[in-house]
Amino acid sequence: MTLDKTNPQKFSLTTPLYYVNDVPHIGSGYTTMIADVIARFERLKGKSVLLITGTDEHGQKIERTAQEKGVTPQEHCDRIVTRFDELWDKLNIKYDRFSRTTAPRHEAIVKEFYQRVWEQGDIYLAQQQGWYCVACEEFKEKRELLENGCCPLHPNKQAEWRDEENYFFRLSQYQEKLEDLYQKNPGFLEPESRRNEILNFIKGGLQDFSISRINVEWGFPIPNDPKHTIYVWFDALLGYITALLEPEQEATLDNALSQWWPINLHLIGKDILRFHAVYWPAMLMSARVSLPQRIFSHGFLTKDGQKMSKSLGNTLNPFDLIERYGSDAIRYYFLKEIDCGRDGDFNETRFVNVLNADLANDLGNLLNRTLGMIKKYCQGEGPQITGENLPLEHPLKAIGLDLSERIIHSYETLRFNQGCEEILALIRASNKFIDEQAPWSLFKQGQQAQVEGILYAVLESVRLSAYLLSPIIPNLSSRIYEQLGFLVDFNQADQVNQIVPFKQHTQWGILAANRVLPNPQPVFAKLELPAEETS
Ligand SMILES: Nc1ncnc2c1ncn2[C@@H]1O[C@H](COP(=O)(O)OP(=O)(O)OP(=O)(O)O)[C@@H](O)[C@H]1O
Ligand SMILES: [Zn+2]
Repeated sequence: MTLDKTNPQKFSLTTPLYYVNDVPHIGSGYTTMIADVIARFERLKGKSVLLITGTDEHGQKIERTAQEKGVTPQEHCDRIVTRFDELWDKLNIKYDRFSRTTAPRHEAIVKEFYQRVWEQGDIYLAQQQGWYCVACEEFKEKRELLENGCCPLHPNKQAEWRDEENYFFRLSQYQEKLEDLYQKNPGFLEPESRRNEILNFIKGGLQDFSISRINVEWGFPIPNDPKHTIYVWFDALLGYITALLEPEQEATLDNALSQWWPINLHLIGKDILRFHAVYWPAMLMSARVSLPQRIFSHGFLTKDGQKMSKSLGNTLNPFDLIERYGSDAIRYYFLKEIDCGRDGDFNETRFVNVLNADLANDLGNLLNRTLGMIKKYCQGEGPQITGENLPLEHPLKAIGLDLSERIIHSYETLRFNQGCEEILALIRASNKFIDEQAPWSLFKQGQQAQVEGILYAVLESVRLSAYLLSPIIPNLSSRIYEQLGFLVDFNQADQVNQIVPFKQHTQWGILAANRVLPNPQPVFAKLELPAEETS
């Protein structure tokens, strides 16, 4: 099975639809930050982008949580959803669609989809027996559980025995088709370790899975048997399709699939890998819907080696962090310090050190210092030189000339940490260059042309770095560009490509001679740990 081609001018991507059993934490923020960075990068390239996020609101876990709080499930969901929205705003995330699975139009899509799968003969009624982790909303094999009867992701939540009539989806019918999908499309699921894991899982034999619940009221009724509600995952995955509808469009599958499908990228954490990499493609095949282009599963943010999760309560409050350090700092840390396919820990001292070293000192100070020297040595005007005047073997030009190509590749392969390191290499080389060349001495010796050449090369390297980092640190990049005499806000994603075009601004050496530069202002203030952390 080969995948359908997508429109090269468009890019659609999704975060998971987060479960609203509790307020968002830094883990939910992590996936959404990555998605936002990719969306911004694709926009910078000039594509039309649709970034979908949202919430998954049905199921037993929500029903119980609402009960515990003494509110209706809908009231509970509405409360939590505002917290997600607030967090996305504070993290400077610019999404296009927020898909809620309790929306009436979603119900229409789920019913139509269910009907297609039913007509395909892929749904039947049978008895379901097994261990159920409510926190995962998933049946588990006995051998998957810990000794205390809990699932490894939720070591404080007992799996519960279930013996009930459910509707099943014939996943077993799709074994060969899924194997074929993975064999023919190595890029369908990344990173490779996850692909191998899933391929082994498929080869091990696929069992039909139940897609209805009999004792859960908080869900959509099964169209042909309303005693049952649709299993939360069957419903939640379809939220990606509902999100594609234009606000005024009638909620039909054809309408939803007409403009943005197939999705270019589903970004998920590895906890929900099977649902996306096995169940989802099989469901789509059954309903005769083409498949998404690519799934990328990132690692976990951990605390003491355990996945941070809402159910475990070992999370970090992102609101506090943003309040203290600002969104650029948080975004930079998580993208630069964590290899996106692997697990990563958060440590606040390390966080502050990294930010101060990279953004305050290496980048911010370099710009400030260079602008100060330009004021002093070039009569306040930009250097009267351009990139073309410098030889190819110039140490900064040599790095800068093909830097963008490498950075584009790292964004496209989600190796953000590698991309940041490469950009930092240019910034560090610039610091070294200025120290070694000592323009202050050359100025005293009357070597004006040389002084201007040095300052130009450094300024241009800072500019290119800021441009390439703009999807990650849009506020800081905007301030840097302002200091270089450009009027651009990298947060106005749809306009950026017109004001500072990608093709031009990803080259080294485009800064014009004689630019009028504003007075130097610090662009990134040093961060400090709160008092109790330093003592
Ligand atoms: N510790 C984490 N590290 C990285 N991503 C996470 C983490 N926790 C949640 N996520 C993101 O959220 C998705 C799961 O969403 P969900 O709403 O179920 O959050 P959760 O905290 O894992 O919930 P719960 O603890 O109730 O299982 C993951 O696939 C991932 O995208
Ligand atoms: Zn679990």
